[in-house]
Amino acid sequence: MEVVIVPDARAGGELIADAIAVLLRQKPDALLGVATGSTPLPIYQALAARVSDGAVDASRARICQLDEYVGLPPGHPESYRSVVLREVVEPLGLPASSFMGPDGSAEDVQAACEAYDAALGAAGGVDLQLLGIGTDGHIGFNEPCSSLASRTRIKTLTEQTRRDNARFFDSVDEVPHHVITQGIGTILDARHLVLLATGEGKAQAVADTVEGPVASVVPASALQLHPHATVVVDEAAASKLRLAPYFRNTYATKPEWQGL
Ligand SMILES: N[C@@H]1[C@@H](O)[C@H](O)[C@@H](COP(=O)(O)O)O[C@@H]1O
Repeated sequence: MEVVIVPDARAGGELIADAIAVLLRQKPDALLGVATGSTPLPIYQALAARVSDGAVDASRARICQLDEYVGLPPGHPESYRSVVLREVVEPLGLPASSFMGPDGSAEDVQAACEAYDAALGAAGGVDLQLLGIGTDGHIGFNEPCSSLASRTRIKTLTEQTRRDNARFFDSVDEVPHHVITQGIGTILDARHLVLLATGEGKAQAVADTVEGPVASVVPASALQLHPHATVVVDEAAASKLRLAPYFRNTYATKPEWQGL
């Protein structure tokens, strides 16, 4: 696992957008897994800026969703499908056909989950999966004690996550209890995992993820099992990392050609 400490969220967004630009040059039709929440927005803004000024050609990129609420009416503005279309697909100028996600309004949720895992496989697998992290260490919506081998499935949100996400709804009562999420095993299938965490509220979850044991009680710690995982953190989110001086030195002396 590589840990990169950046000054602030904007710098994290620029760094990761650069890595996506490199990927798209090597593989123009790369499948990019995207996360929701506030944290990755600087990545999407930086990438869209590169596309609009002609530095990056994302016209053949494909986008896939990490997770979804269950039971929101189709087209609900806070369904993750709507969020990804609004924050990623449209700003990049991509057609809706370039986008795939699980069907959170399906009557047979289990079948929708299996269909999504199959669709990811048929698409050739995810090339680069962006991740945020919940305050309880969740990735996607894999709450604490999710199986590290899990595939896409339905999960129940913790009250902490429902409260954290209530800011996107009129009240916490409107936050669904159930979600579909790529499983931790599904996420680990991606070729490159890039987790961005910013702000002091994520510092403990980041320390547990990077320096704690691999344990399902901290789902993001599963990144330690992946051969190419990058954790990008701002100073505040890095504030509880015991090995921060080592991470800083490693990145400062890294040959530029290695990229992320
Ligand atoms: N399912 C999403 C996660 O993918 C995201 O990482 C998390 C943190 O969101 P934020 O970046 O807004 O703190 O929120 C939700 O729970």
